[in-house]
Amino acid sequence: MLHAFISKISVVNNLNFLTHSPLKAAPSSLGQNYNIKGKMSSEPVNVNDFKELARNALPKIYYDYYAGGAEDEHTLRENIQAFHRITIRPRVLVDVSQIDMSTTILGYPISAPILLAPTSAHKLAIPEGELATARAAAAANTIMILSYSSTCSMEEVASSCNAVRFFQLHISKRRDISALLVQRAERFGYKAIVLTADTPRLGRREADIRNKMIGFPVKNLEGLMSIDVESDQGSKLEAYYNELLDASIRWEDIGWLRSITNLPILIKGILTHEDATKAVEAGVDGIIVSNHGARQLDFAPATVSVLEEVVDAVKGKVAVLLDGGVRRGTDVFKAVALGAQAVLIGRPVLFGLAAKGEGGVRTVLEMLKNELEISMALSGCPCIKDITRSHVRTPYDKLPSML
Ligand SMILES: Cc1cc2nc3c(=O)[nH]c(=O)nc-3n(C[C@H](O)[C@H](O)[C@H](O)COP(=O)(O)O)c2cc1C
Ligand SMILES: CCCCC(=O)C(=O)O
Repeated sequence: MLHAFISKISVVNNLNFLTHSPLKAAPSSLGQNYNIKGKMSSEPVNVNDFKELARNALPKIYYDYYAGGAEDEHTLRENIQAFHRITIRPRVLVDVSQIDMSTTILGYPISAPILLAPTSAHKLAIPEGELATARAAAAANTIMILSYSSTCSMEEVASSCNAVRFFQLHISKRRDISALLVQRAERFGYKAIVLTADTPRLGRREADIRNKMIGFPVKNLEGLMSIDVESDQGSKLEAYYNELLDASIRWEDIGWLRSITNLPILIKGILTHEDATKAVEAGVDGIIVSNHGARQLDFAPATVSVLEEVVDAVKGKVAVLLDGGVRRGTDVFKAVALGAQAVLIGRPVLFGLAAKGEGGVRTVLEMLKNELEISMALSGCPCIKDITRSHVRTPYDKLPSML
């Protein structure tokens, strides 16, 4: 007893130096991370820290492509701020000595409800590109959705790791080539097709227009088609995709996709209850509430602000996932409370990859998982299924006193 008392005192005494520490004078701006001399440390402590590291690591043209959104970037800011307007209603005196974040998506077990969104061109971040990302997904025991516009082929990614992988599809003007890609995905063990529905043409990303963003080779199309874009003006990427993509695709085309594959189909880019209902009627297996990371239609709503509208329309018939602005474990918690089975992260993966390669992506996933774990513990939710609607308050909820 006496021994314990003495050792406590000595711990306190050891901390005495802090009163004279340079830390007292260190700046304390939010989101920045200072070492004992008041200098910013390069070791990230949260996902947001990776953004700055990526900005330092990348040529401006690539950083702007990854980070940017459409036009005024109103939706880009809103995707994040809408999460900030939701508060958590914690419950206490629940046994949270064991926290289980595991869940399943389309029957596939994952360690936490956090997937890797499809994002193009990982080789702009590091030479290994999507191979490094896929290994990080496997290490975190989660699902990677490989982009149609990846810079490693779907075969290379399939042979480099045993993560559960889905393949994201755009329907291009060459319908035969789209069909071929689906068949290749099926053959190489991709477990679902994620049809992106919000990109009949590319949104206006003004940074890319100013920077004259280059086109990058879409590896999955190598040997199948090439598109030469004759333009010195604006974003070459925009010109390329506007040539490639079929802007005439309609709901009926889900039937076509269904007819050529046995894989489950998720539709990505749904933001209204009207389209959620149509998607269920069209026979999809899941919906991803997404505004494409605010890169398509500016002034589209923040995804988390329309999640509940979609969840209510779907009535539990198919899985609902969400992406856009997820940067904290509490964001994951909020999305799950509002009815998402899981979230996807886009830019945090790219920033992690650019800053620290495969290890950076691993760290990003670990950080979000650690934050989710503590959010669950401090909210009285030992398992994912314990996170309910009553654990959050949104700006649209009436205060109890007004009921
Ligand atoms: C650089 C970049 C490339 C992207 N490429 C694709 C893509 O090829 N296909 C697709 O469906 N979505 C693409 N997206 C959108 C993401 O899948 C996802 O919807 C978005 O990034 C989520 O928002 P977040 O970045 O705030 O997490 C891309 C997003 C970024 C930032
Ligand atoms: C069809 C566009 C491919 C890349 C992409 O989705 C993006 O840059 O947001």
